[in-house]
Amino acid sequence: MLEIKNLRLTYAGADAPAIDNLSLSVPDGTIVTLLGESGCGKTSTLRSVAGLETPDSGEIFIGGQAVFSGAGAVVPPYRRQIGMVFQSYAIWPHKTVFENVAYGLRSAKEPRTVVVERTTWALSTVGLGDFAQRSAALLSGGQQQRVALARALATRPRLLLLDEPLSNLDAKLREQMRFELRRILKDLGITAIYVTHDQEDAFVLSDMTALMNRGRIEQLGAPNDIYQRPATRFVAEFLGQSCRTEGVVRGLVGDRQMVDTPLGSLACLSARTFAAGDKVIVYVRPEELQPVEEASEGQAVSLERISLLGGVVDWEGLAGGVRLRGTVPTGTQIANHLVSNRPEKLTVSIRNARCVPA
Ligand SMILES: Nc1ncnc2c1ncn2[C@@H]1O[C@H](COP(=O)(O)OP(=O)(O)OP(=O)(O)O)[C@@H](O)[C@H]1O
Repeated sequence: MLEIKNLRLTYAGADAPAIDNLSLSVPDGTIVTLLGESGCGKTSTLRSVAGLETPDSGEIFIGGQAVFSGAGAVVPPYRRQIGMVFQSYAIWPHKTVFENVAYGLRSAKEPRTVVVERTTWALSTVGLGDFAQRSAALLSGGQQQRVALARALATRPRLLLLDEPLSNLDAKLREQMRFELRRILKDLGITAIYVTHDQEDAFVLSDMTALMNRGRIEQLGAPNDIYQRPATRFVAEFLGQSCRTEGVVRGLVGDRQMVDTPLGSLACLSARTFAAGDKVIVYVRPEELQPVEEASEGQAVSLERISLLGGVVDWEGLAGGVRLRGTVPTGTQIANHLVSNRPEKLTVSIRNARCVPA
């Protein structure tokens, strides 16, 4: 278990803290991603956990042990039992794959038999069992990434920290490695923090995602929860494209907030319950707009643009003064109608919207 409490870190000369009163609990065996734009404090948080930065205040506990406390306790990095994997793999090209992975164990002065046993285990865990004696210079990008992971796993860390480890891989390999990495970490029951600016990395890999903004966590939750029920404007706008409008809460029906908007009364998912009369910002995602045949069942949209993108036909238009953008799967009747007839009007029903405090 990793526990971060009220962590604050301000770099010398900076106007604002890089980490601003951040608290986070990571239960054993859980993969948490820190997701956010460049400069939001992800790497600073990771480096503080590793002991590579000294925060101004707060506390960090690993497995119940205080490894940092503003009050004085500081455990040096090499005694925190942490494994790290970075974007740059730091592979020695002139050494063999085995020697690259064995490095951490040799530095820790582990006996020879332990070095051989753990290195062999780590290489087979990442699928490089047959590559032990190969020169590291002859590995592909994906294989180098596995070596870096094996090196971190070989020391049997109680916590694994990964900083954008897939960002140097091409798109296809990256997609494959996400699944693979998750499978390995889950099979081993490893507790991990994964830093990324890529929403897909975060969603595929993690049990919990912490979306960060300006050194703080805006929202922490299972990927599906934060996608379905964003808590703030920042979260709603970070997670994909949406159309935005304003509304006033009318009440609650089941687990949906009914909100009066220029697009009519919409059923909204939300992270919290609002009171009738509360002002909210309402977001509508493209996939939530369903074209319908009956004008009485939906909103009339004046279409401005229809584009065939490949798997989807993407359209944009105005309804009730609100700009809407939606997609329909290519090849469906409605998609064929849109691209062949280029209609000026479309009627759409809005399945779910999302609302956050205004
Ligand atoms: N060594 C440093 N000295 C001064 N300022 C720093 C230092 N490292 C980071 N910062 C600043 O602290 C803030 C947070 O940086 P951090 O690297 O933690 O963000 P990040 O979310 O990991 O971004 P990226 O994805 O670009 O690595 C940024 O404003 C950055 O410019």
